[in-house]
Amino acid sequence: MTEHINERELVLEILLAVTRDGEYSHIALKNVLDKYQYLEKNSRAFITRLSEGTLERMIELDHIIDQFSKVPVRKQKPVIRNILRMGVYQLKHMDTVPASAACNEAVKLAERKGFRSLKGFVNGVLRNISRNMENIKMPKREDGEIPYLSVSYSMPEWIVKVWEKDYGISKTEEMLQALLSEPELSIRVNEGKITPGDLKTRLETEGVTVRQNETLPYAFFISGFDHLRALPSFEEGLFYVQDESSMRVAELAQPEDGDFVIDVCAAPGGKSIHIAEKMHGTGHVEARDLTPYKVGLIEENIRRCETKNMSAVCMDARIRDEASVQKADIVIADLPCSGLGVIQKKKDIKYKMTPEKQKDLAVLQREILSVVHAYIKPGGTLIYSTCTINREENEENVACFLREHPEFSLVSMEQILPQAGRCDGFFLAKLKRKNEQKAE
Ligand SMILES: C[S@@+](CC[C@H](N)C(=O)[O-])C[C@H]1O[C@@H](n2cnc3c(N)ncnc32)[C@H](O)[C@@H]1O
Repeated sequence: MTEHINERELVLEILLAVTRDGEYSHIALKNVLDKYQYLEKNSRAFITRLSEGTLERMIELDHIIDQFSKVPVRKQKPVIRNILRMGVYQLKHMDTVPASAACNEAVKLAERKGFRSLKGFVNGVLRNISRNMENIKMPKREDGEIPYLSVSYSMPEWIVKVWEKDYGISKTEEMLQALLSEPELSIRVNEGKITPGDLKTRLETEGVTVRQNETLPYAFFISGFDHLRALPSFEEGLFYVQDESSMRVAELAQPEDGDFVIDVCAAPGGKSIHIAEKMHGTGHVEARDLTPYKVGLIEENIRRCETKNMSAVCMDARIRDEASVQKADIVIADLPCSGLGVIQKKKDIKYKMTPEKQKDLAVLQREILSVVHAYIKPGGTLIYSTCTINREENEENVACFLREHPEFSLVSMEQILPQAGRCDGFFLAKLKRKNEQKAE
């Protein structure tokens, strides 16, 4: 049938793409799984678990390797440090893998990758760790909460510090725990095409395990299938993969039939499609994004879900669009953000974000809000949302906007913290433009 595929070699490919070449982890994993679609379900599960787990626990793994290696992780060659990381992950976190297999396969992989001379080094470090698993020194809480939490939960110290300042130590630790738990795949029923009951039956006939979301009647958690694109119900657009917290945007916006809605940063389009569905095929949602590629993603979803009352437009949200001034009943500003609420799904975000990038994003968010609020009619609604949990990008931006725009009032504001396995960390604010109005 096919050539023999070495699963660990594919994991190494993913780790190098992410840590050396700057690829996003979910994309690197998807690329490999798409390329080797014919792999058995258990091989795909092994590749997913080992690559995601290694990325997720990288700070802890590096801390362990540094105790047993003369060459610190940061000075090792990328191939070697990633072989060691995945080796230690198997030793520490995968009970189903015998220690001998984790060590032997790492050594063979180093040789296959052209590092014959480092076989002994890889072997020595991993076997030493394996023998001393019970004696590994971890930072002690009493020596400092921040380094303790950072290593124990593999979260960069600067993020732990920001959360500690915003939420205190005990909430921060709860968050860190939740972000390491296994996420469930959440879906929203395309009610324009099928009822929740019929979709449940349909999915079950396709071999999928379906669990009702307790708060939203049109949402389920699904599991037990191999890959999404192989499900006919997905290809037919009967559902959309979307987190519960993202579904709250349309719930909060409360669109009415016939409304005109502008979503200024819409790709790949999940929230726009949900709002269009809630308007029962009436009115219109204009879903904008910055690049033709992103607009293409929205168009693909419009086609798959057969959404009639929606269009995708290429537009830079930082540039004022005169034609839209005071035209929209609702503006959705689900803006680019540091994404720290979705670390459970995008394992590498925490390493790629920096305090400087986060500050730049907060400035960009304020810039976009200062432009797009003008599109809202008197009495109309602005929804500002992010998938992050930093006050600077969330509450502080809302406060700044309200100071600069007294013609708006705050209806509600909610910071959703990531709760184990249920939903992403997310922020939503609803603002209303007052009815009496000066010209813009
Ligand atoms: C958080 S995502 C939006 C997710 C989307 N609302 C959904 O539910 O599928 C932010 C989006 O903002 C877009 N973006 C970034 N800068 C932009 C700009 N200046 N103008 C318009 N869109 C922009 C990004 O391309 C990205 O797709």
